[in-house]
Amino acid sequence: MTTASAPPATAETPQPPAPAQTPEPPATPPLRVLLRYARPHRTVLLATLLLVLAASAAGLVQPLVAQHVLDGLSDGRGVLGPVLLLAALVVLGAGLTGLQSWWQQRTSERVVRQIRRDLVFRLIRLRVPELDRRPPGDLISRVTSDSALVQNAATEGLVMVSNGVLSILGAVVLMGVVHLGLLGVTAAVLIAVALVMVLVLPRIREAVARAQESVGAVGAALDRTLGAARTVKANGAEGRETERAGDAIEGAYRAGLAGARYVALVKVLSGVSIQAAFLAVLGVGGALVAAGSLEASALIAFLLYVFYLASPVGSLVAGLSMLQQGLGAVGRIEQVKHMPVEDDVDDPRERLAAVAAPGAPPVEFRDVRFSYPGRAPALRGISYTVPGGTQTALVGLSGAGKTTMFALLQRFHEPASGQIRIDGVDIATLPRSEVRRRIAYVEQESPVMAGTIEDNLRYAATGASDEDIAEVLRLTRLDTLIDRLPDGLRTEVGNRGVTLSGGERQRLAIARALLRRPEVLLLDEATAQLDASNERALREAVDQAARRCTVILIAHRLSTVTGADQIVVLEHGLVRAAGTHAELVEADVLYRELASSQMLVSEGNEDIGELADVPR
Ligand SMILES: Nc1ncnc2c1ncn2[C@@H]1O[C@H](COP(=O)(O)OP(=O)(O)OP(=O)(O)O)[C@@H](O)[C@H]1O
Repeated sequence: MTTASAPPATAETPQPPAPAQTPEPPATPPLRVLLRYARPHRTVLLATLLLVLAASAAGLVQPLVAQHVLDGLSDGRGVLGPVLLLAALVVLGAGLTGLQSWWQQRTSERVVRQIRRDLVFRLIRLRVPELDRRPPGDLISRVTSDSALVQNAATEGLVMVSNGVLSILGAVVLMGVVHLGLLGVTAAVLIAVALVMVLVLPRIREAVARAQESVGAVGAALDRTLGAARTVKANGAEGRETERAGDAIEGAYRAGLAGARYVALVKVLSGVSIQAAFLAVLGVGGALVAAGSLEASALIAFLLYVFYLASPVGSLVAGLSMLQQGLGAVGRIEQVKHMPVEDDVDDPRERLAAVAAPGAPPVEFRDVRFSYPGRAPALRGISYTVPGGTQTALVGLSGAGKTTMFALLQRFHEPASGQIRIDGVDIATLPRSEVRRRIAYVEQESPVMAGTIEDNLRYAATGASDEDIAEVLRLTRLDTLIDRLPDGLRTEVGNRGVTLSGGERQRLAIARALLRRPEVLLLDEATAQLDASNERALREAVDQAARRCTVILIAHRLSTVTGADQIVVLEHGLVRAAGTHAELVEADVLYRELASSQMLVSEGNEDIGELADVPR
């Protein structure tokens, strides 16, 4: 059985299911995407950069002032002024560093907040076929894990790179002032090393992208396992599931190690570049001094600058590594931005339980055809009408297309051809929010969400009054259950409502649906056998619902539908027969077989004459 809440890919996206581990390349270059995240914070990031520069300037001045203090002490001069200045510089330097750290962290938190908000906004609106082919755990890891990598790259990484570049430029200017020739030697060494880095840095990005895909696979494996925890335990499959998650964890580990190796290599290169530049300058400069064309003091000054370069080069390299890590994760975030979403689902109307009785419109299927990608047609030209305010039951063997019809009615998928009309209007012409506002849907499996009973009831009718709630509880015979529970409406129902019985879950879902006062109620009856009292309560709840709206019910037990106004018998994606229970027992062989196998027809009726005029 496939539930309509989780159907597969549609005709809209005819591609075969693609593993989420192979993201398509993002349309926008990753660096541009990264800068886009940073852009709204550019003023603060610039201020942060200035603070970094000011703090290092304050640090640079300190040795000079300290020297002044020492000179003053040895000369017996007053040193109060320089000491105060030194103390002020120390406090200023520390204060600027603290301020810079706070601004940077705050900005990075804001960046990740925005990324996560954007992602959640889109993920919740993803089209059903897209949701069906992506493991939820992988999608979740994009919000939790990938966003964190981008967060650091878009703030700290950018500031470090800018700081490194500016400081290197400043040093280069001063080195040029000291000696242009030696600057040329330094530049030649640095450029050679930079070229090697250009080759290595993208490897970091690739390794991070691989690691993040593995992290997504860990999420997907865990989601699969925890989502079916009882099945896993019942089948003693803990070991196999641990292994499955372990493979993904191992993948993340290996990719992480590869990334770490490249980061280490880049660090080695940056250290070596400074040493190499130092030796080259020493060699060339020493020769120049020996030849008398360069002052020894100029060579010493130049060498000091070469050493000074170590810090900004280190900052540049660390910043570039961080940027590469962010760029490795950007792809998976951008991929979500390119997944198709439903852009007509946001309904600004306040969710109140309707006061006036709603209409109960007719629902009509007109020659509806639909295929899941790569599969034989699921619906092969379905036509029938559910008169307004009546109760219609869909019956048929497994796979006949009943759940698919519910999915199309709610526009989870679009028909390949034909029309579905509510109140004479083709639902394809209405926004999804409008279609879904008029319909309430009670799923077969897990129709209840984690939270309290009250949360579940108010889920789609936040403004419902206590009287409204009492009424729907009474209609669904849940009032006695609530009275027995110590916490009443505040009782937690557990993950997917596991603390309630199957029948109670369905009735709670029907109560929630009734509270919304829908025009059309779709009910996928639980297949699990219900005890007699639960089944009676469920049937009464459906009958009550049918007084207020048009009800379409997928029935797995014919006993629940014998009183329906109309029963539609489906077979292989076609309507085979339609009528009341009594008419169908007379006229349709399949229905009669179904009915007799479920002991609704006495043995004596089994050989009712051959089927004559069954619509096909
Ligand atoms: N997600 C999917 N991807 C591909 N084929 C699907 C998908 N869901 C259903 N189908 C196929 O479409 C056909 C109709 O399925 P559907 O779930 O609508 O049947 P059903 O009448 O509701 O069956 P059941 O009574 O067992 O729930 C079946 O052949 C089924 O295998």
